[in-house]
Amino acid sequence: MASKKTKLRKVVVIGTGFVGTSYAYALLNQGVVNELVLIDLDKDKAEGEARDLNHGMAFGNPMRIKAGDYEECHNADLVVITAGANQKPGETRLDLVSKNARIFKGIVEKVMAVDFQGIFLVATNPVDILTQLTREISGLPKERVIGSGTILDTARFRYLLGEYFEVDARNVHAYIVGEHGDSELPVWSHVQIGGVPLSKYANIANLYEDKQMTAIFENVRDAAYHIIKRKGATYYGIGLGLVRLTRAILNNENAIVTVSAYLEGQYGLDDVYIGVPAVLNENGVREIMELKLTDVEQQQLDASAKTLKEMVDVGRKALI
Ligand SMILES: NC(=O)C1=CN([C@@H]2O[C@H](COP(=O)(O)OP(=O)(O)OC[C@H]3O[C@@H](n4cnc5c(N)ncnc54)[C@H](O)[C@@H]3O)[C@@H](O)[C@H]2O)C=CC1
Ligand SMILES: CC(=O)C(=O)O
Repeated sequence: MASKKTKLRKVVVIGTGFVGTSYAYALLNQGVVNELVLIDLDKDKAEGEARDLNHGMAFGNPMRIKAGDYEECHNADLVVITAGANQKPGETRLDLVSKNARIFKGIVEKVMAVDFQGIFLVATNPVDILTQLTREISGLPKERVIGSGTILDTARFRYLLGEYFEVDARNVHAYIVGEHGDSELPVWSHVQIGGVPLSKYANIANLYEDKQMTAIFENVRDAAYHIIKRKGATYYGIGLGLVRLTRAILNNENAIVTVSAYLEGQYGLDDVYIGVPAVLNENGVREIMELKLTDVEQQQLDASAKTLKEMVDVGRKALI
């Protein structure tokens, strides 16, 4: 009997530190890909991580995991970049821009040198800036270069709202948009619990000025600082978030997720990668969802985009 050949679903992750290995571990648990290749500047670390993960294969989902080199990107569907410096206590994501921009130049050029035809997914911070630089260095179409953007912030927001209102986070529909960082904003006008607008559900006249809602948002915005102060880094949340994005892309899900995507006029913004809800499928970003923002939200998004544009220039200068 002729066997039906299944499509190879190959992911290469570059950077096998906390974030890269949390992503790899979550992939092994969720069975999303057939083949995972780990690349790191520290080849021994990548090799050690591959061996350790393979020893869980009997308990996970069948897949190939190995350490490798850049030629593995040639036939990869997705290259996920988690390489580079992370924040030390007190550092902002934007403080990492010049150092990580230079690291990215080397990485992206090596990936493109082997005729990469797939999609880039960037997680390294500052993620919006590095996603934009990845597009500029690679020359790939905008829809095939995606940043994890505010997927983690949105997940934190839904979790905290769910906890506060004692509702399953999966029934909380809410978005954090803008920079994955200090200038991000909650889209209060579109928060719904089970389809009911939050202002009605919670009987709150002005969500922007409500003390409890403001505290929830501040907890979201500052979550990374709180965690880094306590344990040095964050990685489980983003590891799972990256698997969510991998699934949306490789399964051609047309899923709506908040990612860092390239805007060309949407939200009145141009030439900037920023966190917005977008439809994701096997071609990358199919479409940007354009929410009708309130004046306050639009002003905050404009300010966030301005910050990002200034920092992209800093990143570009670091590459000269
Ligand atoms: N987008 C998001 O929501 C989140 C992003 N991050 C970011 O992810 C990045 C990685 O964080 P961690 O995994 O905690 O850092 P880490 O220090 O544990 O790992 C970084 C890895 O990158 C490798 N590396 C450095 N330069 C390289 C190069 N040129 N080529 C290949 N590998 C290279 C290092 O050897 C190391 O293994 C940081 O920028 C961090 O801020 C972290 C959490 C959430
Ligand atoms: C580190 C980081 O970007 C986060 O946990 O949000």
